[in-house]
Amino acid sequence: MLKIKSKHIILIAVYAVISSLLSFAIIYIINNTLSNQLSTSSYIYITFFAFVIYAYLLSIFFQRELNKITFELLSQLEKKLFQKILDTPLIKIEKLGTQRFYTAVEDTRTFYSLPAVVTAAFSSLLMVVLCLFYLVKLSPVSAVIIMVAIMAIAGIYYVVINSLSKSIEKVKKYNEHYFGYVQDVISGFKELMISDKRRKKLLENYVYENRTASYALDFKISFSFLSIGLISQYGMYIIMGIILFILPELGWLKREFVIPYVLVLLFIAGPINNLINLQDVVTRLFVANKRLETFYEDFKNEKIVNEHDKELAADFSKLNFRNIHFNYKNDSADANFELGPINLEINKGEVIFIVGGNGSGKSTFINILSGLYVPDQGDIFFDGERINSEKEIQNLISAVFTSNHLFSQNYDDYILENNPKYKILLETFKLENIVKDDSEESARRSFSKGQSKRMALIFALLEDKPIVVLDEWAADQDPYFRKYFYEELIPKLKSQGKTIIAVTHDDRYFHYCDKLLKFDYGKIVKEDVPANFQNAYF
Ligand SMILES: Nc1ncnc2c1ncn2[C@@H]1O[C@H](COP(=O)(O)OP(=O)(O)OP(=O)(O)O)[C@@H](O)[C@H]1O
Repeated sequence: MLKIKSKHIILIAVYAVISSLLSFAIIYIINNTLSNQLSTSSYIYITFFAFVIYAYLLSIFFQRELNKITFELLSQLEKKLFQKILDTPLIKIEKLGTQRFYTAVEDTRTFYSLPAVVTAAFSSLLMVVLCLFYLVKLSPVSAVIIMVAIMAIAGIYYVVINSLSKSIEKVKKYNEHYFGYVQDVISGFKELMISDKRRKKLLENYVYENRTASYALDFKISFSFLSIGLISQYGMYIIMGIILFILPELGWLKREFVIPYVLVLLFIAGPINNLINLQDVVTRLFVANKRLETFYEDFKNEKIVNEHDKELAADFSKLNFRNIHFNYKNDSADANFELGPINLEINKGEVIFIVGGNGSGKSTFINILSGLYVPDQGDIFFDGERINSEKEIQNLISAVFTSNHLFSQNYDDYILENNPKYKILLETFKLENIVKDDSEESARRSFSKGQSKRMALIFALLEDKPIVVLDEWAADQDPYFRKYFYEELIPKLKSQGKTIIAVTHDDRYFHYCDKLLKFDYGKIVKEDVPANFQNAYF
């Protein structure tokens, strides 16, 4: 999942080798000076202090580089994650749930510790190997006994950690559900506020239960980690005991080597602990990695569109939908619903109203038309040529959906500041007193539902695309704006050559369109001029 560049691995390896050699040299000098095997000449003093200063400076330099690498890697992963989500088709997001995005963000942050973990592993391993060689040189039998003891401790640790990885995965699953409840609170706050019972049930039956179960498991995991962490610490005391009391007694370690042995072991206790505890972090990293792999697999795009293949056209004369079929293939899909066959021609400058009962397929068709859903069957023709990518029609469309969202930032090309068109639109939509000036900040404040839809339409018109798609835009407007929308705005946009496709239930304004489409059970059951419609719904 995480690609560490080879230059980073080389940097870590070089640091680990130099730093371990320096540390080993320092312990070697201390040890041999203590056991009077080195002369206390000024040469030794200078070498000792030079090594210490050099090791210190090297560490500072390396920590700086390591932080740089960590932030670079993490930002790469985070960017990739956003890219992945934004490349995912709507139908897939609807199926898998947006909370998967939250947990993937959480898993990504686990990788923060990766470079530090790799470095600790490298340096600790080298240090332990060098020191063990030294111990072998002093007494091979004692060194083997100590190695066996260390490996036994590591083995216990390994077995316990492995048995925990399933629990760690389970905790992550709990967190995934937890994020689902977070999403419910964010999106359904009002619905929760209005019902005591609902709030209570969400809290007690779901959030509390989930958190209690998750914390119980988390506690078990942390406690296990803590207890086995202590095994490595107290295990070291036992090894010290063996060196001090047993090995010299048995004659396997000479008395004069006891102090160097203890000193070396004290020195490598930290690195050994590092290596043993590393399994905890590594297990967590593996779990996060596995989940991210599943995430990337689940969110894999079947269709790779090369946006640079073709220059996208900014205008059109005619769009044709031929024999379009679409089926929701997710668990919540209505087994009786299928969109299609849809055969439709849309001409530039046309005003098309889409009508039909609830669940008749109007929004599903709008999603196909806007390129958000890819049809299972059929073809879309753009000025007589079959389209290769939905991006070709998306480039022509600006849309305001039923549940519109005003972004916190301007992600489009238009500029609001000193834009005369924006000023006129604010006045037209009676928002000039609500939006106090032409700054971005003023445009992205809280609005009433109707105002928010008006603001969204202003933004859509500022995009200046040839097709404007509106899904029940007028439904949230007061009578004044509803009238204005049908009687003035639509004819004005039509006179500017815009194509309007609007889902509507406002039958008293139907005569303002050129073509009325009636949907029923996923099909266009009638397509005609409004005058020929007896009843749009039944
Ligand atoms: N994401 C989805 N997954 C599965 N089924 C869906 C999904 N969205 C809609 N449906 C189903 O598809 C059918 C058509 O729904 P659609 O939203 O297109 O109807 P509509 O005509 O826009 O209705 P309304 O007037 O209520 O907005 C319905 O049976 C609906 O339950």
